[in-house]
Amino acid sequence: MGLPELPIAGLQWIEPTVYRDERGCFFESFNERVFAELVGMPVRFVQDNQSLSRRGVLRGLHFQQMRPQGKLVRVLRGEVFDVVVDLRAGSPSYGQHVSVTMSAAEPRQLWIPPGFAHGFLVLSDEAELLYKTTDYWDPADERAIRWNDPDLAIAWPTGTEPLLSAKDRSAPSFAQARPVTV
Ligand SMILES: Cc1cn([C@H]2C[C@H](O)[C@@H](COP(=O)(O)OP(=O)(O)O[C@H]3O[C@H](C)C(=O)[C@H](O)[C@H]3O)O2)c(=O)[nH]c1=O
Repeated sequence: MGLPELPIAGLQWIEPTVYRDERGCFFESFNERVFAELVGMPVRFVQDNQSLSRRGVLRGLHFQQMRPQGKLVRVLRGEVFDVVVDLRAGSPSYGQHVSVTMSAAEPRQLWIPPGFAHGFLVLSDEAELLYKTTDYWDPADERAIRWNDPDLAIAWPTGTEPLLSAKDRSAPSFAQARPVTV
């Protein structure tokens, strides 16, 4: 079965080669040269983030306005419903989103170029994410969009209210977001 569609320009799956033997498996989880060839340009990562969340947690939708972060996302444990929203100034897909399920069972990684809002909902008992970013976190530059914004109409696979941070519970609407210059 092929990889899930990523119908917004710039988004890309990075799929490492997995070497399996009787001991288990090995794969290069990141190789700068391979990554640059796949995305067609050199990319410098300056920060690794790791988060552990339990079932029903929804983190997001977050982005940075003046120092947008590209993110290379992978799931170390569990399964998540991952969502990105195109906020790039001038993008023909501005305001459109892509949602994909990602799990530790499939070691593919999602490259999200700068200019997207990002969030995920945990589908397993626990989920651990590790993602590299192309710029530093700047709390003064952080912005959020509420997860259930009607204009975005993201079909989160959750029947109940997700577990949100106070920040995310009071996040602004998509209409209040400003395009991100990248
Ligand atoms: C993002 C970040 C946070 N923090 C501190 C700030 C808080 O004291 C604590 C938790 O932060 P927050 O609740 O914003 O964490 P998440 O809700 O997981 O935020 C992330 O959620 C979505 C999915 C993302 O893609 C972003 O990387 C990021 O915004 O870590 C740091 O020290 N460095 C950081 O880079």
